Amino acid sequence: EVFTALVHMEGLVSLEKELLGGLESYLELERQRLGRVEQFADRVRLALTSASQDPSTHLSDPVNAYQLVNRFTNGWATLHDHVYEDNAQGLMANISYYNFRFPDTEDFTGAVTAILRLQDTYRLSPSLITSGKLGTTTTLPMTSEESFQLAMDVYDSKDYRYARDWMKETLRLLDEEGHSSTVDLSDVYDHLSFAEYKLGNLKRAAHYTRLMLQNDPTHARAQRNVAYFEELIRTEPEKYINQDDERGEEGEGETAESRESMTQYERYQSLCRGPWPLPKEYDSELTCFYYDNHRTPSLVIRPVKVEVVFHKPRIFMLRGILSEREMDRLKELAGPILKRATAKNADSGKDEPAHYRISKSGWLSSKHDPLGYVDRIDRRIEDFTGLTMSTAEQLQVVNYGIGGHYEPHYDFGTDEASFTDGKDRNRIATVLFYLSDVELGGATVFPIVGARIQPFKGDAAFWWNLKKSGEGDMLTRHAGCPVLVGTKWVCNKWIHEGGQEFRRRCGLTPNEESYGHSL
Ligand SMILES: O=C(O)CCC(=O)C(=O)O
Ligand SMILES: [Fe+2]
Repeated sequence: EVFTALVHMEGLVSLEKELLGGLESYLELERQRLGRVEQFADRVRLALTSASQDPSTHLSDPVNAYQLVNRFTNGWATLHDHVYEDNAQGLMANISYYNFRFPDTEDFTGAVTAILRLQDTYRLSPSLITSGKLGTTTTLPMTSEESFQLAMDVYDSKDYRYARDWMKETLRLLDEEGHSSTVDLSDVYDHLSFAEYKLGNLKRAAHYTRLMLQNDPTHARAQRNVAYFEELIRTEPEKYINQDDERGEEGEGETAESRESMTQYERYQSLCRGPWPLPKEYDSELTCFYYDNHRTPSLVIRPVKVEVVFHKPRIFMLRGILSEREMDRLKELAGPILKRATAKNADSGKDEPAHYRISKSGWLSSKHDPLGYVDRIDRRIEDFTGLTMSTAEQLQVVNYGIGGHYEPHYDFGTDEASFTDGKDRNRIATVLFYLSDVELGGATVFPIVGARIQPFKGDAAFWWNLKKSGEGDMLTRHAGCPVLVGTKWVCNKWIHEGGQEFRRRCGLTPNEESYGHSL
């Protein structure tokens, strides 16, 4: 599939350019073909204007007589050749040749799910989405067909609330476009009515079915349905009339109090939309400094610009830690090895694509990189953290897909077996490099504590995953918010406990905080 990494969708643009080239030549050949047929028709029309007035005078001229005979033997009799001239075969052969590179239904459903995720997380109206005015790039507004195809995919997945939103948006677009569309109005009313029925809004279901009947009075099922809905409304109103029927559809706005009652997932989404206000005194404790980690030679020459952006857990931003050239190199090296993240299905035990993580990633070792960029970055991490990289994981480069996200998680292993045995043990700290800016969305958020980091190309975030006791710091739960507009590239370096014994002293009590003020 391609939808899980935008960089893998770039190939589709050149593919489509190729296909359009084929389509243009087909159209040109067809225009020429029709031109020839049209020319013949013009000629016949002209001749007939004079001939049909007075055929006998017309035919008294031998040239006219010759032309008439000629039109039959060389015109009508051979018209077949022009009408059936086959330009389609070449076109279709070209398309089938490239067919294997086409996105498939999984991609389509992935793209639809992405749109819904963005709509949900960022509280976007369908009309804003179809307007194509989310970002600053030029985008064609969505057509009623595109909106309907999205609505149908949602409808087929039985998500009736969103199906309703998108059927209604399709109606709005049909009305706005005001010209013919391949979308059948009755079809939209039909699905909209069923969605309302499933949502328990019988009055609305009946309303849309009546509109369907206005459009198509002989539709037998619609007639029966109207009668059925009316019967239910009359006989069992308390059971069938949802309060929604009486109320508006819009959800309530977000208030400070409503944050309290939010589910964890809602808190995460709310944080993705914007930072939570922090207490005033908080700001004064945020600091920034140049850091050379006890006069580490490379850092004396070029100290790291550090900002403390959060206290508990302490989150450090290392500004401008990677150069443009290094970031280009990381993306270039990772491009060919990017693979979709998978997770074990608890029931089947099989690896399956993980829906909670829409991205592709690849691991870079210095073996991939004869030019030494990977080694140099490793050494820099070792310099500013003072931690050994000998037990760290390789650099993991990640490219997000359409609406790509990574739901709240811990970087450290929470189950006993996964990280706590073996000599490398658990992930003591994370360095998260941002290899791109993101135009809208795509923040890294810490939903338990309300911290939010907007990606800036070249920066890295650093935090300790473990407390001094080696216990996981439960406040470090974090997530990558859905990318609304832009491309998001990040790169993880996970540093392990093994080998740090003389570099970082562990704590003596279970609840000692994480490691320190400077990194
Ligand atoms: O992309 C992000 O902002 C977070 C990524 C992350 O947490 C991870 O890859 O473990
Ligand atoms: Fe993470």
